[in-house]
Amino acid sequence: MFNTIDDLEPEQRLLMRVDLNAPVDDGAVQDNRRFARHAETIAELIDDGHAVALMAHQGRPGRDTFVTLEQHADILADHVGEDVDYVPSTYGDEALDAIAELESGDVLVLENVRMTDDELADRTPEEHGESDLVQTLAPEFDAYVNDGYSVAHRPHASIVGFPQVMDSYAGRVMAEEYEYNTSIERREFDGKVTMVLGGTKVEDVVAAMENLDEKVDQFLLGGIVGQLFLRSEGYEIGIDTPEGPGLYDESWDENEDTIREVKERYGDRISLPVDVAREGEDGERVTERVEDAADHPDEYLDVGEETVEAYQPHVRESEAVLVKGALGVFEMEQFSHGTVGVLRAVAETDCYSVVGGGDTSRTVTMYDLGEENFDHLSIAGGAYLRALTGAPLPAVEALEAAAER
Ligand SMILES: Nc1ncnc2c1ncn2[C@@H]1O[C@H](COP(=O)(O)OP(=O)(O)OP(=O)(O)O)[C@@H](O)[C@H]1O
Ligand SMILES: O=C(O)[C@H](O)COP(=O)(O)O
Repeated sequence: MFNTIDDLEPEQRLLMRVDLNAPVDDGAVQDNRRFARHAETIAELIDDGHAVALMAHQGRPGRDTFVTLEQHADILADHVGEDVDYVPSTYGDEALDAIAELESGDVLVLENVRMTDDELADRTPEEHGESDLVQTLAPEFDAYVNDGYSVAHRPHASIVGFPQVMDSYAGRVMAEEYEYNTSIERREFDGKVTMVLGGTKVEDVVAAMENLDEKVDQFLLGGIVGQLFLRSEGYEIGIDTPEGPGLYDESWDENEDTIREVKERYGDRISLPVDVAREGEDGERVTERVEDAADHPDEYLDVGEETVEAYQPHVRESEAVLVKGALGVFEMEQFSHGTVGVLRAVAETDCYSVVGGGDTSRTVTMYDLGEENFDHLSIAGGAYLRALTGAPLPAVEALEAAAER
């Protein structure tokens, strides 16, 4: 087991990994549940007299969502209720100067850690521990805290490197989400288990589906995930999003093979959209059958009404419903119908229910579906999927290894 922040000595200088990865709309970073959850851990730490420097990422190199963390510091400050400083450097001189000035109760956000070469380098945890990023920052702090459960599935330097060389602890979010999500994997259900899968991270979703044969009886697909499955059946539909470029173009052949294998294996246990919705000329919602999608293949932002009606009975007859990813762009009200329609059915059904995904879990509060109607809202997407399949999480393995040293 790993150590947690309950095991920390008082008034330490802490280097903490959090996950503030959020949607970016025309350059404006959007608040999501992750800020509020991490703010609770941060508030607790500064109340205890610690000084905290935060490492986090935003987007992936080359994407529109790959921006600095300046706005994240402001959003976080609102949630913590205290000043949160930002420095436009991760481990350069400017960052080291700002770190040197940190005093008890201070919070500092370091620059997007994916803007360093070391973060995403293909290395073992031990090699990450020897990187410039780790070797430069580690001596400036007493301990490392990882609160980023939702990025725990990525074996990156800020996640697996620091525990190689520092005393390391799990934050509240890390510990709570780990405990809850791991417990889902061990649960036995008497009746039907349905999984609603959508969103844009098709590779994460398909990889998880390959390992959920025993656990899930019915898969209901939507979002970009659903569109790529439809494309593999010959429908002209689908688009590359900032989170998944290449899926539709250069790596399509490879993806198509994997999708076909999954479809062959599950057959009727996979439900696909029969209709989809796009924006009409006057901004109105236009719903079309998937057979008619070829004229506007890259414009569909939601599943259609008939699809929702076909999905709802599956939910109502289920003992457990596990959701990951949105069925449409729920951030725009006219394209929230699919996600909200299915989630409302989950809320009204007396089933065990979990909604995962940093963005998707926000739908519940955004559309007043009642947090109390769901057993667990996870701010994690990929890590939650991995936990469901029983796969290990590199962040947790690194924290456990550090605790044993
Ligand atoms: N048809 C679509 N076109 C574009 N984006 C879509 C479509 N359907 C769903 N989405 C987007 O999917 C996102 C949510 O799902 P996704 O799995 O990508 O993220 P998540 O819930 O935050 O999970 P994670 O934590 O893994 O990032 C929403 O922001 C939504 O706008
Ligand atoms: O939003 C997420 O799911 C995590 O922050 C991981 O981001 P990534 O999929 O870009 O690694």
